[in-house]
Amino acid sequence: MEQFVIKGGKPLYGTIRVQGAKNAALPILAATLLAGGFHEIRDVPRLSDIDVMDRILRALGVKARWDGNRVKLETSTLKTTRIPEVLMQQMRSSIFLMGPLLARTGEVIVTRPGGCAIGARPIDLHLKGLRLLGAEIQEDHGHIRCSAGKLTGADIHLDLPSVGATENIMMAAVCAEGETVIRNAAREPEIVDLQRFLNRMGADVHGAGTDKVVIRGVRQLHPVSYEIIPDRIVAGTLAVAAVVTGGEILLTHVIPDHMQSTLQLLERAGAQLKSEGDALWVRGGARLKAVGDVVTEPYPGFPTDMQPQIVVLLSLTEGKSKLSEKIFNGRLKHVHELIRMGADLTARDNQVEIRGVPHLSGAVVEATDLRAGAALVTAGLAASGTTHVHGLNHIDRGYERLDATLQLLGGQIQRYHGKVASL
Ligand SMILES: CC(=O)N[C@H]1[C@@H](OP(=O)(O)OP(=O)(O)OC[C@H]2O[C@@H](n3ccc(=O)[nH]c3=O)[C@H](O)[C@@H]2O)O[C@H](CO)[C@@H](O)[C@@H]1O
Ligand SMILES: C=C(OP(=O)(O)O)C(=O)O
Repeated sequence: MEQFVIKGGKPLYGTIRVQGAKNAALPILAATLLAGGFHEIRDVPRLSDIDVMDRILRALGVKARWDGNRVKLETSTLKTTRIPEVLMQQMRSSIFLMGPLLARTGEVIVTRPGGCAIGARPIDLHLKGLRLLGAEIQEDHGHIRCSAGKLTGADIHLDLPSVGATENIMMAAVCAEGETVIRNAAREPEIVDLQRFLNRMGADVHGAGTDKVVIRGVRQLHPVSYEIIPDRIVAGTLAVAAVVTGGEILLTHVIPDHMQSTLQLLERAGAQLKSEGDALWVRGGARLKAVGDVVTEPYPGFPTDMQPQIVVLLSLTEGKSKLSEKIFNGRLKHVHELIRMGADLTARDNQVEIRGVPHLSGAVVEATDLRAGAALVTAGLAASGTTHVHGLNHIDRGYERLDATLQLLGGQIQRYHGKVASL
């Protein structure tokens, strides 16, 4: 089993170009299936979730050729609409194949998707949207068969603003007959990126970024060359790491506008920030201040994907804060691990009470999900002594060579296979 060994207490300094966004790349790679031909997608982060998407596309018959962060996909060779169960269960984003395959071929066979253990993650809204577009859905022994002779535009109200359901319905509806309206749609920047990608392919979608997305069905789409937006959560994670270590970093290839709620929170805690164009300068410094209540919300509110990292930062402030996780009902597993590192936290009913401490200390900890892992690495960088972070498979889902990135900033972090001599 792999682990990170981190010698903490060293401020991060330097410049990093932020990777492309996982949560934009995954639906866009799935959406390439909508048009047969040669696509080129650039700035795709090399992550294990992207590898799974690559394996699914290949299993469907797509030919993929990688060159660094660029992939060329030949999608006219599609040969099946059944996604292998073993791949389906490796990540949540396998569900993104449903909309495009249904739109292109009129059929898709999947199982329920896997993903990090951060709470119940049903797919009822995805299925509701596809049914309203005219799909017939049968579930039998865990297999979901979705078919439609013809998809027809519909008025779809989402009971809650699900990012994935908004995207899946957008992809299913681009070639449906007539107009589809998604109401109470999620507004995340990655949905705007998907809209831009679909429109480049010849679709007619507008409203992404608001709570009403309108899709007018078109007859045909064509393949394109496209660049993925920067990852606002990776940028936020690195910003928090700089602040808690008392360092100073420059992030390039960021869209600060996508990070407003995170940046406001960092400023309230006492970090110094400056943004210009696609660059963001971040400096930690004097003792950080508590910020009161933080609540995770759909965009543009404070993102759940930054919640564990912010718990680390708030653990190191002077005073008390309270964090409420409102998106997922099981996303506080890092709290127990942070307590082992000396944080003074009490978790109950998806809420954490945080009493700031002057410092954390190294411990052996386990990443139970992607952002919990990022938070533990961040804590390890700030802590005195040595931290061992296990469960790197979760971290590798979302961060492209996180150890190498942090080393470039002067972080003392090494990846080891197998056992390592004790602290
Ligand atoms: C690949 C990707 O983009 N992942 C992001 C996406 O996940 P994902 O798209 O899975 O998250 P959703 O926005 O769908 O989930 C939000 C809430 O809606 C619930 N829900 C969702 C779908 C459904 O059919 N029924 C239902 O009840 C979920 O359980 C959750 O409580 O948005 C999340 C919320 O910002 C982020 O944490 C993930 O990083
Ligand atoms: C929960 C996350 O991703 P996914 O939806 O892919 O599980 C995340 O990126 O933090």
